[in-house]
Amino acid sequence: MSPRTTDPPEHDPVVSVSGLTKRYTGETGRVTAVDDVSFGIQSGEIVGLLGPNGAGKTTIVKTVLGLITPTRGDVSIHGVPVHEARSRAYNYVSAVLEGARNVYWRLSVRENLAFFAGLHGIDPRTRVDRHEAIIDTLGLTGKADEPAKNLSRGMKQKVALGCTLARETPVLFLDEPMLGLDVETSRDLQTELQRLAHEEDKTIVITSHDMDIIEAVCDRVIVLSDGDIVADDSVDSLLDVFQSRSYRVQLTENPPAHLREQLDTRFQLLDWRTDTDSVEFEIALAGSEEFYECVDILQTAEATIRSVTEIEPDLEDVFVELTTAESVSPEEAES
Ligand SMILES: Nc1ncnc2c1ncn2[C@@H]1O[C@H](COP(=O)(O)OP(=O)(O)OP(=O)(O)O)[C@@H](O)[C@H]1O
Repeated sequence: MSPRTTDPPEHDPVVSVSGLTKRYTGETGRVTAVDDVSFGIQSGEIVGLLGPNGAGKTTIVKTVLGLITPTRGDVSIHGVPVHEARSRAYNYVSAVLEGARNVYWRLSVRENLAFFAGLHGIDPRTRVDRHEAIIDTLGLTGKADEPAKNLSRGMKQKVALGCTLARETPVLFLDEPMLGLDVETSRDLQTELQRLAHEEDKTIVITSHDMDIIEAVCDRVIVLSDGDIVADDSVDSLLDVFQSRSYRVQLTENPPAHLREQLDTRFQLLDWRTDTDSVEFEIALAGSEEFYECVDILQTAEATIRSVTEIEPDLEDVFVELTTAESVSPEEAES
């Protein structure tokens, strides 16, 4: 587990979601978008909210931000119940949501940051260095005095992020924050988000479909599927749980024809490639017993093994396992 998720109970979560349910009535009847979901996020955590399309991520984020009224359940930010005291809760949270690029077109980049800091009761004259650092991190130094309306789409997105950072709220919700950013800016922003969380104790929730970014930036991930949480753990633990479940096996000669079918019937054969005089396949094996059984089958078939390599999973593999119908739960995978 991440050290942040094992904080003692007296450390109340900064974001607290309890028994959250949201049902929509659509054209095709009632849809349960979020089904009795609970989680808490501690100060200084960076949490990735993941799930396939329609899993309920946007509904959760918008409900936590008070933009959607839940059917049932409670949400609080910094102890303030969002749906009873929305404007008070807004003192603690900023968000950059998809499509919402709330910057002032006529103001320059610098003026936008100063303006949004001022809106939040911060005297921008006391934050000049900080704003310059944000502008630098976002790669906007050369455009700092340019009106936002003259910037490219990606740059406008950066300004929106900059304005959010300038508000200096303890909690940030960022929807696909790296989408459309060039590689260098994306890396700088990832480093900055980690610094904000780990040095300034900001709490950051990121939704993204980009697993590499989530794996690189987040301490913890909450994986949703069909409105339910299917995993909530540190990135490291999730990778550990799914460790060594797949192997790449090379055979030096073509084995008997029945071997492929035999392996496919008994195990989960992920890939099979035949060359003129060799075969390479990938296979999922749950635990050492299955591993030895597979080796036995190969030996009985008189296949000559050239190599067996464990395939290191990445977060994307874990995500696919967790959110596909035949998936194995983390508990099952651990056993
Ligand atoms: N306003 C609405 N009316 C009816 N159904 C809705 C509404 N908004 C969302 N839904 C449904 O609720 C479910 C969850 O949607 P939601 O937008 O929260 O998913 P998501 O995880 O954010 O998906 P995506 O990754 O595609 O953005 C989906 O089945 C969706 O069709």
